[in-house]
Amino acid sequence: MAKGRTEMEVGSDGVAVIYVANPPVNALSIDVLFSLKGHYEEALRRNDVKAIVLTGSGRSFSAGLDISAFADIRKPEQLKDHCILIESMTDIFEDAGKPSVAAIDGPALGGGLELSMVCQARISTPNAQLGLTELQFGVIPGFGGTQRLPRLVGLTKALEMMMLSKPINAEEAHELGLVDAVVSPNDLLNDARRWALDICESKRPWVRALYKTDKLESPEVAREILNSARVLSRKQAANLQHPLVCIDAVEEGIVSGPRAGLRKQVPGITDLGLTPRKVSKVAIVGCGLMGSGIATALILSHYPVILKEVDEKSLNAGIDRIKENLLSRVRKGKMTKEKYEKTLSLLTGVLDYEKFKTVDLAIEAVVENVKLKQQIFAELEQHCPSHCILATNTSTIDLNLIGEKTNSQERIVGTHFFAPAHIMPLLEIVRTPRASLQAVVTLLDVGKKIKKTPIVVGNCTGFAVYRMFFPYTQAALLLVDHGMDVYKIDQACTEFGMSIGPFRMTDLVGFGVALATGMQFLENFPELVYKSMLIPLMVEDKRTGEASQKGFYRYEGKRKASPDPEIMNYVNESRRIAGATPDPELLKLDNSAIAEMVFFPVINEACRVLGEGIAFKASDLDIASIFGMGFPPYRGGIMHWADSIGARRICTMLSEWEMKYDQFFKPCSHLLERAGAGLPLSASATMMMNQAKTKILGGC
Ligand SMILES: C[C@@H](O)CC(=O)SCCNC(=O)CCNC(=O)[C@H](O)C(C)(C)COP(=O)(O)OP(=O)(O)OC[C@H]1O[C@@H](n2cnc3c(N)ncnc32)[C@H](O)[C@@H]1OP(=O)(O)O
Repeated sequence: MAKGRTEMEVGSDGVAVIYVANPPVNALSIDVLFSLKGHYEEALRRNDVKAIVLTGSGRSFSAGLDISAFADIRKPEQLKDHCILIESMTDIFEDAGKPSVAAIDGPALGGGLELSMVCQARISTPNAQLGLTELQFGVIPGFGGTQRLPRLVGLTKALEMMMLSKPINAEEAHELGLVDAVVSPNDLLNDARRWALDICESKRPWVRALYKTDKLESPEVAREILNSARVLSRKQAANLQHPLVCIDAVEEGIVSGPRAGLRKQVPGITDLGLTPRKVSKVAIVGCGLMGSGIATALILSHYPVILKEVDEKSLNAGIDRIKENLLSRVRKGKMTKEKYEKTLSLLTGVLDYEKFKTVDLAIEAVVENVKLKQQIFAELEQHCPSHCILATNTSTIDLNLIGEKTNSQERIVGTHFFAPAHIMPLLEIVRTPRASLQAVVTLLDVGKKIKKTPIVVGNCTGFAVYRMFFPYTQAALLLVDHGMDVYKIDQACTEFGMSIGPFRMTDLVGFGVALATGMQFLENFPELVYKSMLIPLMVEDKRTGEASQKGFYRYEGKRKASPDPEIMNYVNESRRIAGATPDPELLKLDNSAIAEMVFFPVINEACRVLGEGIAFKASDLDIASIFGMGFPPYRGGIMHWADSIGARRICTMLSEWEMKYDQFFKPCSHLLERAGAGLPLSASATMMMNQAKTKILGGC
């Protein structure tokens, strides 16, 4: 028998009012939480809903998690449901495409207050009581309160409220900024509806508490406040651990970012207790080189695939590519003819979205055109089931931009494959703060099932691999401007262990891709780009790489590359424009020293990617460097190799080159901090802080 539920009414004003209904105090039972999730998702899907108001039936907003279920929560299987719902609070509610406002009358305590803080605003009556009172029950706020309350009322007040389990009244809450307005009970619902519509119409700010920083003290001051809270907690209840765990969760959010803090409450992505959803059928939009490769990888792992193109000609060309990918395996004896037929039978070519109604994952793999991708995602949202994950294979475009014309940001994820997609092992799973962890866990499962090595990365231009390796070619171009020979640099990099050097690689991918990627990086990271004119000068003369038979090398026949003395005309002009004079010191360098000048900037960018949270672990960057860019495996990956050299030396050399040549070599803060602390580059911010504390406290 269900224990409580939620009810929803959609008004003619386009506001959906969701009531928590579990008398007498609207405790948040599992039934209530799942019902709430369902109503929220319905409100987000409905075209007649512009905004949402969340309130409690009767004279209570919510007294928080159903404490009568607490005994069950200590059983692991119960925790899983709560974990899924905790992730929903953030991913579906706070980051949804429609604003929600909490209308609070009576108690909003524990998870009840946490629920209200997930909304973009809070309106309350003078009768409201607001507090995070969990510690009195021996648990910590588990629905994000450790992250949102400090960002709404400041760290000191938030810790006081949590440590003492002490609610505050509406007036104080309004003064602190925890509620946005205090109104009479008769006006509460209408004022909350109006407020929600005002956010919709940009008349009021769209605030996500999780990402507010204006109330947070500086890390140094915060550290003092947190340590004082620890000292007080130990004095008041020396034997209790959960207050200290609560303080740790608050600190993790301040040091490593609110999502890390949320995970501290509920650690990890894969150990969240989330289980991957079953993916029975996949759709792919676009079957050019990438789309056909992705389709090949999927049908080889027995996934039925719906392949869509714009016309018969393009569709047949794509299917022919897939046939050729499979026939190549038959020719090599890796696949029998029968297996070939059976695998190909999993593929269905279409020219419309009719068959998309039954897919669980849709992957867009069209050209890097923002408007086209936005249109496709709007169509996918319309034709795919509401649970279907909507993925893009983009290699540089911001996922938030791609999903801009949808209300489905929580299920939009990047699946960045590397050409040829059915062969290259790396798969970057790109998540935005809005992407649901459930979608990520499901994609990790699919990635493994199609025999990829998936890594989860954040959303930025180039994601992890291209972002990390962008300086590879940039450094090489800078060295050429300062007098070094193109072919010597390539030779130094192949001796280092790369299969091809930066210039041969640029010929291979083509100068058009190099320039387009360069423009993306120049637009997003202008201070990190070395602006060389060498490639644009060669493009002007129709030298565009291997495809035009002339690039940095000359090509006779199939892929035979020979040095081309003609390029010196372009090199000299590039040096003139750069105003760079050849440096005799550079010409004395041996291949090992040249490789360091090319790869230390790659390490530096890898540290930025780690420091910004685009990659969650240094080991992910090792995998990405080996499987995505061919970094020599025997060196263990870019970060492993860097730690074998030591952050201090890398920093010293980069600083020297920055002074001597260009700010392109400027060491980033992540690298500087670890060099200064003598820690490995994989050291987390908490390790940094603990080491600093040990130094301050004299090693106690
Ligand atoms: C998600 C995580 O962060 C974890 C949490 O949310 S932990 C829960 C935090 N919540 C609280 O600390 C609130 C505890 N409740 C109260 O402070 C008071 O009950 C009240 C202020 C909400 C109401 O007080 P009052 O009007 O005096 O009524 P009673 O205290 O007698 O309570 C009436 C009945 O409701 C039951 N009840 C109260 N809170 C909860 C709850 N969270 N879950 C389940 N049931 C709750 C209470 O036991 C009374 O029931 P009874 O059968 O009538 O005894």
